[in-house]
Amino acid sequence: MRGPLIVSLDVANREGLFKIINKFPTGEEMTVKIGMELFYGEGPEIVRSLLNKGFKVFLDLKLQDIPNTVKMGMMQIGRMGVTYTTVHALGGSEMIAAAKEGLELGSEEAGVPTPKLLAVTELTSITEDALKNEQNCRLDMVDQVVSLAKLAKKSGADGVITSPLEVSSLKKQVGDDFLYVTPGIRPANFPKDDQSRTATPKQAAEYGSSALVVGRPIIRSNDPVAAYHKMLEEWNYAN
Ligand SMILES: O=C(O)c1cc(=O)[nH]c(=O)n1[C@@H]1O[C@H](COP(=O)(O)O)[C@@H](O)[C@H]1O
Repeated sequence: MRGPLIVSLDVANREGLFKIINKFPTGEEMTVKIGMELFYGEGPEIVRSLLNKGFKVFLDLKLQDIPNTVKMGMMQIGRMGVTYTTVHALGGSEMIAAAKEGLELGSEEAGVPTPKLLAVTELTSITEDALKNEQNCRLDMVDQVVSLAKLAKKSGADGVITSPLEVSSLKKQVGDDFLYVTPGIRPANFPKDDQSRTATPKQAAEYGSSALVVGRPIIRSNDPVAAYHKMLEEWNYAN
């Protein structure tokens, strides 16, 4: 079975959040992502509100700092009862291992399951050109993503965030026993916005993504529930 289609609730405050989620029927099993905009605006209480309503929560704060700072931050996240959280793989092996340790310590202390640690490889907004000319990376995008995913796996992450376009290479070179969570998802004929490495839900399923992350195509739709179900169906029923 495919993993979830995670709805990215990129809004500024709880009013904006509840305007969207109250449209969904109660009992709808959903994983939602809280990112820096809502978390910085409303604080950890917003995570608790969503957990209390029965949502699974992906808390995406993309930590990157020295290992001890990340470990202590992840201890706090580990206590909350979220299902997934993120670091930047570019923080390096020691930082990723420290993040994992912090999550384990925090979740154990609180008696909740340990969140899955996902390492962001190259953001889906980054083009091949920016990789070469701004990051001065010698590798092509796919090789760079594979290299960061190998580092993340070796350091104890449960998976990576990457675009669907790299997933088939990742599965071959990094293995099937790792999560490949992919944003940059756009329905056919939908604007890319600031994303550059994009695919449709069907293409992502064909490439082998483990889970999708979708924001604007759902939350900015006139009918977010219909947009969610349409994309979910495409994701679940692609071959
Ligand atoms: O970590 C992420 O979730 C993430 C990584 C990445 O490389 N690209 C990316 O778009 N995201 C997040 O995925 C969501 C995508 O939103 P939309 O472009 O509106 O579908 C946003 O919340 C981004 O912060």
